[in-house]
Amino acid sequence: MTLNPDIHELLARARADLRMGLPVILSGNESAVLACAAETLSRDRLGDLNAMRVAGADPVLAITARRAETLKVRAYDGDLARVLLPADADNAWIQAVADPADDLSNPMKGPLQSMRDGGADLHRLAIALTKSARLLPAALCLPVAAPRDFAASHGLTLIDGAQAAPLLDERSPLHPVAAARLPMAASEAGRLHIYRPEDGGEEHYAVEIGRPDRSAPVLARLHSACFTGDLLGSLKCDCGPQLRAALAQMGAEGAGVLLYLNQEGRGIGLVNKMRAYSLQDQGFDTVEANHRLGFEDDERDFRLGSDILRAMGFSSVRLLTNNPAKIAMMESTGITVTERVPLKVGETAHNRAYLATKARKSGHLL
Ligand SMILES: Nc1nc2c(ncn2[C@@H]2O[C@H](COP(=O)(O)OP(=O)(O)OP(=O)(O)O)[C@@H](O)[C@H]2O)c(=O)[nH]1
Ligand SMILES: [Zn+2]
Repeated sequence: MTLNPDIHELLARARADLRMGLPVILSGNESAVLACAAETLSRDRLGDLNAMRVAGADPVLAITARRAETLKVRAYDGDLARVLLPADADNAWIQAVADPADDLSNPMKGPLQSMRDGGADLHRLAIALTKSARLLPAALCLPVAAPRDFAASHGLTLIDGAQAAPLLDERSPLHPVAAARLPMAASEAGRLHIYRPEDGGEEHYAVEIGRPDRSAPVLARLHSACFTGDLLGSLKCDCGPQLRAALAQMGAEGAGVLLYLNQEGRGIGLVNKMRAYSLQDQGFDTVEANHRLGFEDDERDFRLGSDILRAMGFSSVRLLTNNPAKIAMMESTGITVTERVPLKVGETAHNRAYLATKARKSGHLL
C-alpha cells in the first residue's frame, strides 16, 4: 500500500506548480531537465537558477514551431525549437521571446539560435504542461544531473517523461458529481449536470432540457465557454447568440442537451484569448493571432463532449453546429451524427471578418 501520487496526480501537481512559477523536474532515460513556465518565472527565481548553473548545462527556452516561425528561429525538433539563451538573457528577454505582445514595436529579438543536438522529448513535455496549465506555451529548461535527488532536496515535483508522454493525448475520465432542476427562460424543464475530471482539471456542464429519449438522436450542442460572448455580450464573436439560440430551439422542441465545455478561447484559456484579441487589435486575424502566441488554430479536445454524452446515455445526436471538426470527432468516437443542424445567428459588423476567417481557414460551414 502506498499514498504516493500516481503519474496523473503528479502531472496535475506539475501544472499547478508551473502556474505559481515553481520549477518542475522532468526526467528521461538519459537526461533530465528543470522546467519553468516562461510566463510565471520570476526575476528572483531566474537569479537563483543562474547561480546554481554548472558549466556545460546551458539553459534553453523551449517554444513551439508556431512561435518559432514568427521569430524566424529554426525548429530542428519539428514541432518545437530549443532557443539558446544569450549570456545576458534576463526575464525581459525570456518574456519577449515567449510573448508576442511587443513583436511589432520591438521586432529585433535576434537573430535567435536554436539547438540541434540532443533529444527534445522533455522539452516537448514541458511545453505540453504549460499549454495544459493555460499559460503561454514556452518553458525555460535547464539540464540537471541526479534528478531524483535534485527534486527531493528542493521539494520539487518529479515527472517521469516516459510515463507522462503517452498521457498527454489522453483525457481524464469525467464523473457526474451533482445535478439539479434548473428552470430557465428557454425551458422550465431544465436540469444542470456537473461533470468532474479525475485529474483535478476544470469541470464541464451539461444542460438537459426535458427528458430526451436515450434511444433516439438527441438535439445537441457542444458549446465552448466564451466569457466575453456568453456573458458580456461581446460583438467580436457569435457565441452568446449561438448559446441562446441553441437553448431556445431545445426549449421549443421540448428536449435537448447542451454541453457547456470549459474550453475558453478554443482551449487556450481566457488570458491567452485576451492576448490573441490584443494581437487582433494589431491587425492579425483570429488564426494568425493563435499562431503568433505559439498555439494551433484550435487547441480543443472535443472528445470530452462525446464522453459526457455517452455517460448520459446518448449514442446519436442531431448536432447544432457549423464546425465540421465537431461532427468528425463525434463520428470518430462512436456517437452517430444523424443530422447537422445549422446555427447561424449573431452576425455583426464586428464579427463579420472573424466568421469569414473561420469559414476560410477552419472550414466552417456557412
Ligand atoms: N483563441 C481564440 N478563441 C476565440 C476567439 N473568438 C472566440 N473564441 C473562442 O472560440 C470558441 C467558440 O467555440 P464554439 O462556439 O464551439 O464555435 P465553433 O468552433 O465555431 O463551432 P460552432 O459554433 O459549433 O459552429 C470559444 O471557446 C471562444 O472563447 C478568438 O479570436 N481567438
Ligand atoms: Zn465567443
